[in-house]
Amino acid sequence: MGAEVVIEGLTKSFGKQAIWRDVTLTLPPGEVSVMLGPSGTGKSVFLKSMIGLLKPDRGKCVINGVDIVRCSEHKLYETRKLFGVLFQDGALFGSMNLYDNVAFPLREHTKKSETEIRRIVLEKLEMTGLAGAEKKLPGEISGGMRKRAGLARALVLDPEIILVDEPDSGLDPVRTTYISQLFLDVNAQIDATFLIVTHNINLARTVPDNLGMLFRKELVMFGPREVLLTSEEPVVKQFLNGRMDGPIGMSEEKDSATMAAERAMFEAGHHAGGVEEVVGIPPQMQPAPGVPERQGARRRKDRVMKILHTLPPAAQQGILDSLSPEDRRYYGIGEQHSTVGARRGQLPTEDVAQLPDGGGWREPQSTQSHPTQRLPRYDQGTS
Ligand SMILES: Nc1ncnc2c1ncn2[C@@H]1O[C@H](COP(=O)(O)OP(=O)(O)OP(=O)(O)O)[C@@H](O)[C@H]1O
Repeated sequence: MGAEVVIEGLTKSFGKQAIWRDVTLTLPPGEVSVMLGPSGTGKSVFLKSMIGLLKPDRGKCVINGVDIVRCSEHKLYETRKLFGVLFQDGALFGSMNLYDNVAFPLREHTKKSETEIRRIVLEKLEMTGLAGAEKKLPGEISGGMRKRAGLARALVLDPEIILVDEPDSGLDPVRTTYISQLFLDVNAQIDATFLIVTHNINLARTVPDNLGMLFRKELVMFGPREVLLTSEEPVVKQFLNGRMDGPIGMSEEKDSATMAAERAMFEAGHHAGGVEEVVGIPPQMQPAPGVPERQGARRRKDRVMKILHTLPPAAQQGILDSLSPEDRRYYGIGEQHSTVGARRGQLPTEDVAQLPDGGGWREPQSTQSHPTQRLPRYDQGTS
C-alpha cells in the first residue's frame, strides 16, 4: 500500500513573495488526489517542497513518521526513495535511449545486476505501453511517449508516492485522457499514493478520488472529489467551468471594482467563455478491463462513508448516488436515505457508517480532526 502524506501548516515564500501559507491536508494512502490552481499559485513549488527540493519556511510534511521539512539529510535521502516523480516534460536525458533513461535510477541507487535491471526496465516499459521502443531517443518520440517514459522511470524504484506535474502540458485532450487512464491503471497495479497537479478541468472532474485547490496563497479546499465538484465556492465554480466570470483574473486575483464591472458586462450578454456551466458529478474513470480493482478506491469508499455526515449535502448526495446496490447493503444504506435533501443535509453517523466489524479503512489519527481540510463544517443542519 502507498504511504500516507500528512501536511500541516506548510508555508513557503521566496524572500518577500509569499507563495502559499498554512497548507494542511492529508493524502490518503493509495488514493489519487489532484491539486488544482490557476497558473502561478505555486503548485510546482508545492510538489518540490514535498520531496525536499525546496525548503518550506514552516510546517510539516510527514511520510512514514519522517517530517521531511526538519529531518536530517540522510533521512531526507532515504525518504525521497519512496517518491516517483513525473516532471512536465518527462525530464529525460536527451542523449540516452529510453532503456538507459529508465534504467538510470536503478544503476544510480541500487546494486542490482544488469540482468535484474533488464527485467525491471522491460516490465515498466511494458506497463506504460512502450514495449519495443527501448532503443528510441527522447527526441525521436512524441510528447505523450516521453511522458510515459518519464512515468516508467518514476516506477522503477517501486515508489509508494507518485507526484505528477501537469501531465497534460503539451498534450492534446485525447492523449491527456490516455495518460490519465494510465495513472489509474498503474495505481490499481501498485497501489501507490498519487498527487497530480494540473489545471486540466477534464482530468480534475474524472480522474481523482480527492480534489484540492490553491488560490490566493492558500488551500481553498481539499477533500473527496464530490465536495469540490458540487461546491458553490465562486473560485472553485469559476475554475471548474473555465470562465472569466468570477474572482480569478487575467494574471491574478481580481479587485472588487473589476469584478463588478465584468459582472455587469456578462449580465449584459457578453460571453464569459467556457461552455454551458457544467454541474454535477461525472462518473470517475476506472482501471481498464483486465486491470485489478483499485484498492485505494475500495479504502476510499470506506473512508468517505465514515465522514459522510460531515460533508456538504450535495457532496453527500453525490457519494450516495455513486454506490452500487451491493455497496448500499454493505454500508447499511436504506432506500429512505436516497435523498439527502429530505434529511436537511444531516445523515446520522449511525445510519451511514455501519461498516462490518473490523472491516473498512481506519482513518488515521492525524486526519480525524479535518476530514475535509479548510471546509466550513456542514454538520450543523445546513439545508
Ligand atoms: N526557485 C524559485 N525562486 C524564486 N521564485 C520561484 C522559484 N520557483 C518558483 N518561484 C515562483 O513561485 C511562484 C509559483 O510558481 P509555480 O511554478 O509553483 O506555479 P504553478 O502553480 O505551478 O504555475 P503553472 O501552473 O503556471 O505551472 C511563481 O511566481 C514563481 O515565479
